[in-house]
Amino acid sequence: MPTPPDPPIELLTPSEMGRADALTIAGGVPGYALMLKAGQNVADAALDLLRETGGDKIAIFCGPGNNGGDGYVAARFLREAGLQVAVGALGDPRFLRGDAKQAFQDWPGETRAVEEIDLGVADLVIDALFGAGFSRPLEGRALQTVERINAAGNPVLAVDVPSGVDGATGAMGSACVRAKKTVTFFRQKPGHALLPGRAACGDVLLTQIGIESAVLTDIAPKTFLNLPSLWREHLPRLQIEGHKYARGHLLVASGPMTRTGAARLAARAGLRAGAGLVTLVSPTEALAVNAAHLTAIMLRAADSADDWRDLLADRRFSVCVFGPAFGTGRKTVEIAEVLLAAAEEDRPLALVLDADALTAFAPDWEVLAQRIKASAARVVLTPHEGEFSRLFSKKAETAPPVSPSERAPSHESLAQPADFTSKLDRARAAAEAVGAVIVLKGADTVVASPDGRASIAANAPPTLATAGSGDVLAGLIGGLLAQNMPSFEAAACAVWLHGEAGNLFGPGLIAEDLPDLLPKVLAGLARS
Ligand SMILES: NC(=O)C1=CN([C@@H]2O[C@H](COP(=O)(O)OP(=O)(O)OC[C@H]3O[C@@H](n4cnc5c(N)ncnc54)[C@H](O)[C@@H]3O)[C@@H](O)[C@H]2O)[C@@H](O)CC1
Ligand SMILES: [K+]
Repeated sequence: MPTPPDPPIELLTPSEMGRADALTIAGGVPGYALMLKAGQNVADAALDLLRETGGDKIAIFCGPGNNGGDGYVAARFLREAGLQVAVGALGDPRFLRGDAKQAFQDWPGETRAVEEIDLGVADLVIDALFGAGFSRPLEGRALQTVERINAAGNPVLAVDVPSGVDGATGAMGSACVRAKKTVTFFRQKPGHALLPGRAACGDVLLTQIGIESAVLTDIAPKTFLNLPSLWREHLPRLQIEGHKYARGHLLVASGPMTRTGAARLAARAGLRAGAGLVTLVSPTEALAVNAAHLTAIMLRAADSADDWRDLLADRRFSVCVFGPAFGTGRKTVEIAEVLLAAAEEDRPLALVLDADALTAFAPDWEVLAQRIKASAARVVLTPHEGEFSRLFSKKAETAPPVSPSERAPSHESLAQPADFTSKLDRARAAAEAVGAVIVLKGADTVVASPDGRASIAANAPPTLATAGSGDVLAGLIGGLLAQNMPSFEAAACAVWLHGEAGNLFGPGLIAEDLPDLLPKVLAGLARS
């Protein structure tokens, strides 16, 4: 069976969405026509949900802006469809303006205060309190209403975004509605893909309301869902007349005797991703351990920065994954500097700096940035939140924004980074400041390019949070870079492949399983 095509991948911030709206209205479509279609789509989604759960009583909570307007329109359609609809307004609806005012006036039923809505009898709740215009943490009546909806536990359909979630960042302040489903319009927002917003949305249903895709030419969005249509056209293609050197020669640096596994995981992933040749570069003391575990992967010895300089004199080595379990001492910085210096105009070299290679520079990210900017190498950095915090903890004029809570990462801050600077913004700022592609890992991995583009992945299962999983990802990126895939696309593609491999395996996954799932994932990709 053919795989369905990707949904639209552009993610629009609320202000970009406002422009899409304004451009459409300027083109002759009345704003109220957009709202009518949005409300109709909400009503349709509500009817679908009720078919699943049963019942005919709907409580609709309408806020003071156009999100509330969508709620009044949906209320009218649902009442016309024969359902029992109770509408609660937050704020006096007589103060509504514009299209929302019109929608309220066209609602023929009664409107009560939110506190008067009996949730005990509702089969479905529609949350039309705040959408794209949500601008500050909930408090007072708004907060109480959201808490009451969550405590009641009815299935909730959210309009545009669950109230309390910031559509631009996925952050929530004091609280947010927990929805079963979220109906949104024209294009998704970053807040639908970034945590914790994504988790609050439930299933996201993207619907169309009469805004033409042509408005995107004007808006030029730079944030995308990480789906194959983002990078498919850059996927390496095997040539019949090709030889293995055409698919690149990937080096992976091994740690000392007791820490060699990470590099072997990365090396195997690189080979599975399609690198023509892979060589593990091992300290002499660990050669025997590595040799005992390797077959298709070759092995070379290097102990010092000078050894690495000699090794890199062979210009066929085109990519290096450096850092996993390597150690964080001075030698790590020296070798990273040798790698960065080895690239020249006529000697292309791509580097994936991961794990200890990042920590070794911390907190002097500016030193790393200088070396990268002076280098001809293509560079991808793959920090998880803890590594990112360590590397960028030092304040500087041009420092990427890192929140105080991240400077001393705790278990909580790793699980849920501070919300006042979004993961998207931090990855973007870091990519620009360092001049490298940044892969900020997690359940909503962001890949950011120095040119401003960014992708957000939503396909990673929680089983990927397992020892060695990041090493596999670094190897996948290396394998794709070896085949000359552009850096941003290679990193995004690797993140997606990694997620899909995790999904394919299911429970009980360990990192060793991931590389060997690649053939199946790649075959599925070729069919889609
Ligand atoms: N293309 C578009 O932009 C369309 C937008 N539509 C709807 O319009 C919505 C956006 O409408 P608005 O821009 O009016 O914004 P909202 O309706 O999301 O909210 C704005 C109102 O909420 C208040 N507010 C924001 N945060 C608050 C908080 N924490 N506590 C208390 N009050 C708060 C603001 O002061 C303002 O009165 C979208 O989410 C969508 O549902 C649709 O009608 C169709 C087309
Ligand atoms: K909402």
